[in-house]
Amino acid sequence: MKLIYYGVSEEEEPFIQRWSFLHKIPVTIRKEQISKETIEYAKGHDGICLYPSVDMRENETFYRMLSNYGMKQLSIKSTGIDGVNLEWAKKYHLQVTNVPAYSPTSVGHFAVMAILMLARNIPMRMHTDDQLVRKTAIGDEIQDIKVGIIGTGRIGKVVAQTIVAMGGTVLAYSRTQDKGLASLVSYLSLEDVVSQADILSIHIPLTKESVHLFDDELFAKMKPTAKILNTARGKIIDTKALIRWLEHSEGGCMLDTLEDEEKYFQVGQEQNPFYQDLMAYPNVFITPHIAYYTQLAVKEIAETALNNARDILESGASMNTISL
Ligand SMILES: NC(=O)c1ccc[n+]([C@@H]2O[C@H](COP(=O)([O-])OP(=O)(O)OC[C@H]3O[C@@H](n4cnc5c(N)ncnc54)[C@H](O)[C@@H]3O)[C@@H](O)[C@H]2O)c1
Ligand SMILES: O=C(O)[C@H](O)[C@H](O)COP(=O)(O)O
Repeated sequence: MKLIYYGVSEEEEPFIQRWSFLHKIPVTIRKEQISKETIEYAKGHDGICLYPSVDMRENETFYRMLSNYGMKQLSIKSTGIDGVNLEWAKKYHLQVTNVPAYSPTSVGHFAVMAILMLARNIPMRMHTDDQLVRKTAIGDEIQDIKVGIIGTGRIGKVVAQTIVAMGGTVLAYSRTQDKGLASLVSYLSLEDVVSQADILSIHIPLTKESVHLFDDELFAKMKPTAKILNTARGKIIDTKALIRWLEHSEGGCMLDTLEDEEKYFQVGQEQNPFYQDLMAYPNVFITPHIAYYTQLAVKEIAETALNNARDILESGASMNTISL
């Protein structure tokens, strides 16, 4: 068996090499994302691990070519699977796997950090005028605000539990409610959470139903002083609606994921028109999809993605297979 792993960063490489050594399975490491130019490197391999590139999101050809190369699976090295076309994967008999729970605390604790920054009005643009900072940065303590959590799955649950442990009040909206959380948080309708929360934190996957869930109508329900945090997927927020809301509210936002960010992963988000538009506002803080980025998470992602590929090639199944 021989695997290929696309889009490998410097930090991931040692974990992949160690896995390859321990399991005695050769893994070709490619720094490039899979693209029209790099897909040919997959020839001669039995299995593949990757993060879906924009090319791959939009072209059925990729799925057909990988199938022609003899691939039986697509191991996606992330939790979100919004970049994969499951119908095309099924058509070309490619089993898709993801890494569902590499470390919910990596994103969960990042979100808690961001919620605290938003609560304390940490200036989004640093400047040296102490007096001005004092005037604008007076904040609230966590026990005095309501945090609204959208999606209480693995990550949202960590956020909810931590905020409650710190003395905060959590309002939650989630398709699947967590029984263990029911005594700690108030489950409400989406509209009630959005209209009552001082800070909203999004933790749902990007699906057909959640594209632009936060639109003009939902923003209009938010408190004019509310803040919104998105560590899930950029497209869950209609960025143009967010900007319209920022224009007339006193609110703010922290975004770890941007609309269309995939198109600019290689060249930098400075090229992303949504980034450019958002940066005109002083109360916007953007981080480059790093909520997950810890040593533990990077190790878990690499090892699980490789295990998923190996399991399918060895036994025809993986515990992390996504069904259509
Ligand atoms: N920024 C990052 O670095 C990073 C890292 C990992 C994951 N993520 C994103 O976070 C998302 C959540 O991850 P998770 O592990 O908590 O997922 P999860 O599947 O464990 O939880 C998702 C929760 O959202 C609920 N849900 C799904 N669709 C919904 C909808 N339309 N309305 C209301 N509730 C809905 C589900 O019932 C579930 O409770 C991932 O899909 C991924 O996109 C981001
Ligand atoms: O490989 C990566 O870059 C990460 O797995 C990825 O960015 C995290 O993806 P997520 O878990 O947010 O779906």
